[in-house]
Amino acid sequence: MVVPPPTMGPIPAMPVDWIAPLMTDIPPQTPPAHTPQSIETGIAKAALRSELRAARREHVAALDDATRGLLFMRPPAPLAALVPQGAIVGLYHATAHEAPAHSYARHWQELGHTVALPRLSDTPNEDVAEPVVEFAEWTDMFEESDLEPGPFKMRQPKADAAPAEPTVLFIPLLGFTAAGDRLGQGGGHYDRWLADHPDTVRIGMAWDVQLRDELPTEPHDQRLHAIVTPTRFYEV
Ligand SMILES: Nc1nc2c(c(=O)[nH]1)N(C=O)[C@@H](CNc1ccc(C(=O)N[C@@H](CCC(=O)O)C(=O)O)cc1)CN2
Ligand SMILES: Nc1ncnc2c1ncn2[C@@H]1O[C@H](COP(=O)(O)OP(=O)(O)OP(=O)(O)O)[C@@H](O)[C@H]1O
Repeated sequence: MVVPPPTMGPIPAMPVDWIAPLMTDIPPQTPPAHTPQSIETGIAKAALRSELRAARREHVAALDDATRGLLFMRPPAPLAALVPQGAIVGLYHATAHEAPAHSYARHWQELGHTVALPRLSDTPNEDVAEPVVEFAEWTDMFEESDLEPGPFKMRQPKADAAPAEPTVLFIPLLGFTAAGDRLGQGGGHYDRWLADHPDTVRIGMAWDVQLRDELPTEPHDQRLHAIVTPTRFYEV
């Protein structure tokens, strides 16, 4: 006996009047201000960070002390041109393998600029459990009496140092491209600060070995206007 295939009747109409009231209960979606990191990009950035940290460490270890002391002594002329009179210059208190920033700090101070360093507060950001970065004045570049130990084994301005918002910011890098893309420590500290201060002139300081043809980037990544190395000045 041949069983006829079941016939399908017309698809019943959606009970619109039943579903519509539910739909109106859903609040309108606003796009997130910051897109979460994709797993692939996060893994790629983490791998690059360890590769670049090793490259930086080996490069610095291969320099003799006398040479190291002579590098990053004075900004090259095209870089100095990016720092207008009256600029508040943000620098960093370099760790052993970062591009040294001490001579630049003295230089800008001698020219009459206010010099500021990052200071990490314990106040968590409203949506991320990370310390917030602010900048505060650094005046004693010789004795460092106005600095104290902060998170990540970094020295930072004491709590009573006056806040100072850089108009020109020098940023330590793990990696950079000639197009101004940068890779930092991964805390998002600079990315967040720069997103809130879009008019700041951003200058990366790095060793030549930190140059890459390309770096993974995300929409939140803040690009640099220029990068200075011991042998090159890249203006984007
Ligand atoms: N000198 C300096 N100051 C700085 C930074 C920096 O990169 N360098 N920052 C940049 O955002 C901010 C501090 N944020 C940081 C976030 C993460 C790590 C970090 O993961 N450090 C590694 C050691 C890295 C290394 O060996 O180079 C660690 O503690 O394991 C450091 C600083 C502000 N001040
Ligand atoms: N504007 C922002 N608001 C909230 N979170 C952010 C913002 N910018 C970056 N982040 C977060 O910070 C974390 C680190 O970002 P990323 O990996 O790009 O750091 P990075 O390139 O090493 O830069 P940084 O020097 O700023 O740490 C990521 O989880 C990222 O989602």
